[in-house]
Amino acid sequence: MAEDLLKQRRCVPCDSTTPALTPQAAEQQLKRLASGWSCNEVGTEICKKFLFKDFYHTMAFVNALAWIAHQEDHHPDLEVGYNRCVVRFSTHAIGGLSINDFICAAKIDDLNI
Ligand SMILES: C[C@H](O)[C@H](O)[C@H]1CNC2=NC(N)=NC(=O)C2=N1
Repeated sequence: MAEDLLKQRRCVPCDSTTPALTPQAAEQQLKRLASGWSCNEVGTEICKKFLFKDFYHTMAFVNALAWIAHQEDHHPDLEVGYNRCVVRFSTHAIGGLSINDFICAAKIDDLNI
């Protein structure tokens, strides 16, 4: 149900027949995430930059994130540096955003690293 907490939901398999979220629907989902996430102009990707104390904490985050991506079979693009990780989610199968992108984003926000 739409009211359920995103972080408690599981990703659902998508294929090319799954309709992408409209930019308006994506904006609504964006409001349910912690601060820092933004959507690109064309509504096909969400992005957030996470900052950490040092490389150890950055990699702890990346490893925890990788486990979530593996469990959900939904994978972000990452830019990793010494104390930062930029996370981008889009649903490749549809060339846009699906609820899976927001479910994974909410789970990652919940990591608290
Ligand atoms: C077969 C497998 O489930 C698909 O290739 C999954 C894997 N991870 C994925 N990750 C993302 N971000 N989008 C996808 O469409 C996607 N598809």
